[in-house]
Amino acid sequence: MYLGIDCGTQGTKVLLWDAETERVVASSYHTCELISDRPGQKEQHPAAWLDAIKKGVQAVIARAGIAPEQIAAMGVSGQQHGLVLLDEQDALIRPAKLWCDTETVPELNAFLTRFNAAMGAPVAHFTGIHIPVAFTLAKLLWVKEHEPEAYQRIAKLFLPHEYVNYWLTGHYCAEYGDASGTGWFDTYNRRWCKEVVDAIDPQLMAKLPPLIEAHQPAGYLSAASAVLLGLPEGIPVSSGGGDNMMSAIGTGNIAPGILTMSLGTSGTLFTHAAQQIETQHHPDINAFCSSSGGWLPLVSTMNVTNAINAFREVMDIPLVEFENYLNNSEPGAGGLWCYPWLNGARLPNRPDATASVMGITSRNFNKANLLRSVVEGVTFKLCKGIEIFQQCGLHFDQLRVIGGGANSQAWCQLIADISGIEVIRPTVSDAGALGAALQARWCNENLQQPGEMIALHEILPASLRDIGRDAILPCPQQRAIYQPIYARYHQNMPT
Ligand SMILES: Nc1ncnc2c1ncn2[C@@H]1O[C@H](COP(=O)(O)OP(=O)(O)O)[C@@H](O)[C@H]1O
Ligand SMILES: O=C(CO)[C@@H](O)[C@H](O)COP(=O)(O)O
Repeated sequence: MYLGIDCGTQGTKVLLWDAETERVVASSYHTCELISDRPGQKEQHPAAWLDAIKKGVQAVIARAGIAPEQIAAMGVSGQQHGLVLLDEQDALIRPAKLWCDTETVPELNAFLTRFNAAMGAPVAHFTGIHIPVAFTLAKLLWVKEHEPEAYQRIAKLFLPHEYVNYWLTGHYCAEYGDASGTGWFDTYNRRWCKEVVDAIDPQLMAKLPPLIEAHQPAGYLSAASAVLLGLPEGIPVSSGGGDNMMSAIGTGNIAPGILTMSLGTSGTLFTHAAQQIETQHHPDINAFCSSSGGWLPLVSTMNVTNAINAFREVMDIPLVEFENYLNNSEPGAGGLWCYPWLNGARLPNRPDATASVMGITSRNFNKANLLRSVVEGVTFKLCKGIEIFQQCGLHFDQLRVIGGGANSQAWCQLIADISGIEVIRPTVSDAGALGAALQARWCNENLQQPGEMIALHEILPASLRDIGRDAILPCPQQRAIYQPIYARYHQNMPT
């Protein structure tokens, strides 16, 4: 049995994967609050993640009715880019600033301008990746500027999944996938980017963790954490990775030609690349490394289920009614169209953008149209991402849709109709947690058989290797209706 943990923005999922039957035998979900007292501020207490993990692990063991000794290894997936800071005594210095925090825009912009002027080339020239405000670099610069005392105390810097790994194992390390979302990582040469690190702070390089390969363990479960989780001490903890990287594993997206779409707080689209792709002319593609070896070009939007949830809450529409509302409204939402930028935009890169609903008349202004307009808005933005990949020469004939939103059949049909691509919903929609469990198995099997490298695809379950069944196909009539609406949506986009 393998344990997979996904520490997402809205909550933590834990699942127990039986490698023999290739089934999830138990899963759990615990939500996590956001701290958002100032405009743009989005933070969380890492202690809350650990609490959710403790509850989640204990819950899945109880639900599965297994002995903890049956668990061979574990892996952790985490929301990308968040910044966790520890001091010399390993005490948390402040709450984690998250990927969706946008109060850091001025500090990031000032740094990018300064760097370009000093180095004669933009940061992306050195990192191979353009730096939106979501990246960790923006968070660190903000702390340096606004909380200099806290900044001076920094001894170790973590991304969310790295912090969980450290808490589990006591071993300070990073892996390429999540590290590539810091903004101070050279994705061409897969190492910390000296030029950027030194430009932030010449003392910083000495504080960064060593990098390990995807199949290597981050460490082994410590006695203290084993007691708190009710797990056997010493089981391997795999390298883990960012949630998108782990969801790539959990959707079998570990070879070129497959596209995954995640409908979580953020919306993401990603694919596997054997080599780093050149994104000079495609700055919206975040050319990350993957957490399975290779690279993971990704396009991200900032607002998906958070925006839909906000609309639902204001209109008092419970989640269980979501499907009915979509099924009982028409493509085009009666003439309403919505730019869903409640938390600023990342596609296009405009963190200060605000949301709007256009086209309102006395005839179309109702709950069903409003809800549909935000669902269509987030979907139109994601489908723009597919076009951006196509412009970069990447083509796909299937979309693997995951995340909370994938539970909605009506939304997935809408995605197929707008994109014109068939949609597959993998049997496990908690793809980050599944990817973590699969990576744990991969790591464990390589530890068991040293000298004989087992490839990740060898341990993928049949359900991910043979994934063509139950496709949701685009409906030609609906697609014909959507094409002009989609074009108008992008033409009319506020600048
Ligand atoms: N059946 C459903 N229909 C539509 N949306 C759903 C459904 N189930 C869950 N969701 C949405 O998914 C969200 C959680 O998505 P998730 O991928 O877990 O987010 P994150 O990884 O960012 O924490 C919920 O807040 C909810 O809006
Ligand atoms: O910033 C990104 C990707 O670059 C986000 O995708 C985060 O990784 C958060 O993911 P979710 O919690 O929304 O799944």
